[in-house]
Amino acid sequence: MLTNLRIFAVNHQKMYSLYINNMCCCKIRTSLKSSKPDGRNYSSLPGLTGNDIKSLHSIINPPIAKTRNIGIMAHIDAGKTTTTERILYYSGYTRSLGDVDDGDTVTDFMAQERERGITIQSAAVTFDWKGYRVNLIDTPGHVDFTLEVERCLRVLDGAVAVFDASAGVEAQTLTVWRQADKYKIPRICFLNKMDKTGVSFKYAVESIREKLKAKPLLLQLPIGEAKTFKGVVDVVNKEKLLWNSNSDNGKDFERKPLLEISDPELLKETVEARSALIEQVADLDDEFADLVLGEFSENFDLLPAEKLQIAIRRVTLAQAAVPVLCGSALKNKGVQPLLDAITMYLPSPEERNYDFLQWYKGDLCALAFKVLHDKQRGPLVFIRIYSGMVKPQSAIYNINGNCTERVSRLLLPFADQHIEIPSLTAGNIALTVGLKQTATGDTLVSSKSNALAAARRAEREGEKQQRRSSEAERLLLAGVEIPEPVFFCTIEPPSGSKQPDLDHALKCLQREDPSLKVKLDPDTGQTVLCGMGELHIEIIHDRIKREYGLETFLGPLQVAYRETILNSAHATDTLDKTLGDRQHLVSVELEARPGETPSVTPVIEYADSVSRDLLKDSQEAVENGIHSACLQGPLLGSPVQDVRITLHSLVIHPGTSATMISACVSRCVQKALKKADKQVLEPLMNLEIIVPRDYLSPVLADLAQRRGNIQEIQTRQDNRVVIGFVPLAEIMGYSTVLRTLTSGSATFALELSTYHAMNPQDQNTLLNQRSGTT
Ligand SMILES: Nc1nc2c(ncn2[C@@H]2O[C@H](COP(=O)(O)OP(=O)(O)OP(=O)(O)O)[C@@H](O)[C@H]2O)c(=O)[nH]1
Repeated sequence: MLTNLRIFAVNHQKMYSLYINNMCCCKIRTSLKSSKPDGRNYSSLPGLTGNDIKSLHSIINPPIAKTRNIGIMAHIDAGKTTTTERILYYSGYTRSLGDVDDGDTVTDFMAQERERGITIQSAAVTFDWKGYRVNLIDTPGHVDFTLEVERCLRVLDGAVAVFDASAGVEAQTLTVWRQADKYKIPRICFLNKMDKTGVSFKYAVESIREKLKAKPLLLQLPIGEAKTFKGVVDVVNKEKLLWNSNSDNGKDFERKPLLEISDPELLKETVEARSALIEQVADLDDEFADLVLGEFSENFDLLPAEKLQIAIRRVTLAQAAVPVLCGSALKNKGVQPLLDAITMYLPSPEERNYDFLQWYKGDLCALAFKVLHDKQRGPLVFIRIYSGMVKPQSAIYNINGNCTERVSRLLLPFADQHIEIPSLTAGNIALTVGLKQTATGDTLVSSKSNALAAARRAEREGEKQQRRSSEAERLLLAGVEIPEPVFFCTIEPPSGSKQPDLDHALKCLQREDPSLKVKLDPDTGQTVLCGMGELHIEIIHDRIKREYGLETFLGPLQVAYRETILNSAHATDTLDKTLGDRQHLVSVELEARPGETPSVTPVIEYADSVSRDLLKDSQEAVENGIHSACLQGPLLGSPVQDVRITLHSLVIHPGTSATMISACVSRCVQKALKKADKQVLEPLMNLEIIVPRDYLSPVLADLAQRRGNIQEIQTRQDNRVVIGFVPLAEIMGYSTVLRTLTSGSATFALELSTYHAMNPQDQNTLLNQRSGTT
C-alpha cells in the first residue's frame, strides 16, 4: 500500500507545473522550496510527520463516520478565505499563515484571485482535525459566480456560513443560504470580524433570525467586542477561551472553566445563555425535551455538556436550527473552536439521505463537480464519490457523455499539492487525472451495464411511487440548471495564426465552466463569448492571457438580443458557380413567416411541389442553410426566433455540392427575412428586490427610469418585496446602483423571464445606437 503512495509533485519544478492556474509566488511554496531543494518526501508534507506515515491507510480512506465534506459560504469579503487559511494553518497543512491582503493564500489559486482578493473558483482542500477528515471547499461570493457556488453546494454534506459580524446578513449570504436550503444542507454560522469597529454580536444574531428566518443557537458569547475582543465563552461547557495577545499566530489559547470567584458576571451571563439554549433545543427536539424535563427539570445547570451537544447535533442535522459561533479570523481568534464545531455538529456523508444510492447497490456513483486544466497533465477532475470505490487505471462510464474513460491517476487534493493514492471510497472527494471527456456536472459510474441496472432499479422504484421521469433524470445526479448567458462580446486572438490556440483555450475553459458559451459569428468569422455577467467575461479574458499566454482583444459587452418577423415574405435565389471544371447550380424559392408557437429554432416545411427524391439527398444541406441564416437576423445580427420557413421550389444541377446548396438556401432565407417587417426581442428579467420600507420610494423611482414594470409589492416584516420585470439592458451595473440607493440594505435577484418585443421607440433608439447614428 505504501509503495503506491507518493507525493505527486516531487520537486519544485513539477509542483509549479501542477499549480493549477499559474499561481504567483506565495509563502507556502517558498517554505516548501526551502525545506528540500531537489525533492520532497512524506515527512516534508506539512502535517505528515514520520509517525503519521504509519496511519496513512486511514488517512487515505478515513472512517466514513469521521469524514466531513464541508463548504464555506458567505457574502463577498465576509472573510471566507481568511478563515480557510486559518483552518489550514491550525490543522497543520500549511506552515505559515496566508493573508488575503498580501495575496498569498492557499485556496485562492488563481492569480486574479490573489490580485483582486476575491475567490473566483472554489478550491477543494483536504485536512485532518482531531481524528476527523475534513474536505473543505471554499466557494466564491460574487453574484456572477453563483453557479460555481451551487455546483459546489450539492457535493457538500454541511456548510459554514461566514458573516461579517459588523454587517450581519448581506445580499449574497441570502442567495447562498437559499441555495443551501435547496440542497438541504445543515449549516453552522461563524460571526467573523468580531474585532472590527462597530461590530455587534447581538445585531448579527438578530439579522440571522430576521433575514434568514433561521433559529440561531448561541453556542458562544464574545468576550469583548471590536478593539476589546479577546476571546469567546463556550456556553455549552461554561468555559472561557482566551487567546494569548502576545502570540501572533493564535495557536495558543487557554481554556478555563468560568468560576464564581474570578468571573461572577460572565458566569451569570453564561448560565442564562445556557439555560436559554437548553430550552430552545428542547423545543425543537422531543427526545431532548424528555431528558431535560425528566432528570434535569429542577436545575438545567446539571445537564452534562455531552447530552446537550448530542441534541444540538440532532437539531442541526434536521436543519431545525443553526449553531452560532464567533471570532476574528484575521486576528487569529475563534477558529479552532469552529473546527471543533464542524466535526461535532455537521453530518458525515452517511448521515445524509441520498435517494439515488439505493439504485447503485454499492457500485461506483460519483459526480464530477469541477474540472481544471493542467498544461502538462490535461484535465484534472474533482469528483465526489457517493457510493463504491475509485481506483487508478480503472475504466469508468460517464452517463452524461455516454462514453467510457480511464482514470489514470487518483489524487487527494491537499490545496496546491496532490498526493497520489491507490483507491478512494464513498464519502470522499478526489482529484482524478486522465478523464478527457468529462465535464463539470457529469455523473460517473463503473460501467454502462451498471448504469442500466441502476436505471432499471430506479424505474421500478418510480413505478412503485407512481413517479414518472426519464431514464436520464433518474440516473443523473441532480444537475445544476445552467442559465442562458445574457451578455456577449467578441474575442479576437492577437493574430489569425493564434486562432487555433484561442479555440483550444476556450474549449478547456468551457469544460471547467458550463456557464460560459462560445459561438462563431458566421458573418465576421469572429469568436463570440457569452457569459453570465461583466465580471465573468473579464475573468475569462484574464485567464486566457495568464494560463494560455494569449493576449486577446474583447469587443464591447453587449446584451444578447433576438429578432423575429411580423409578416410573411417570399424570396428566390440562384447560385451558379463553376469551381475548376465543376458547375454548381441551384435555385430556391421559399417563404418566411411568423411561427405559430414560440421556438428558438426555425420550423421547416416543404411544399408538395418539392421533389421528394431530390430532398432525400439534399435535405440536410437545405436545413443547414436555413439554420445558419437564422443565426444572424437582418436587424442586429442576433438569432432569429419564432419563424417558419416553407420551401416552395428547389432545383439542383447534378454535381452541385452540399456546401453550395446550403449557401444558396441561406442567402435566400436572409433575403426573405430582410423583406419582412422585423422586430427586436430583448431579454426581460424577473426582478425581486427586498428593500427596507424607508428606501422603497427611491428604489421605485429608479426602476421607473429603467423601463421597469412592477407587478406586486409585498410586505415582509419591516421589508418590502418588490416583484416585477425589467429589461436586462436597463439593469447593467444595478448592484452598485441599489447599494448606493439603499446604503447597502437591499438585496435583489434577477433571472431571465422571456424575450419580449421592444416597443418601436426603444427599438429605433437601439438600432440607431448600433448603426452609430446617435
Ligand atoms: N477586521 C477584520 N477583517 C477581516 C477579518 N477576516 C477577514 N478580514 C478582511 O476582510 C477582507 C476580505 O477577506 P477575505 O478572506 O478575502 O474574504 P472572502 O469572503 O474570502 O472574500 P471573497 O473571496 O471575495 O468572497 C480582507 O481585507 C481581510 O483582511 C476579521 O476577522 N477581521
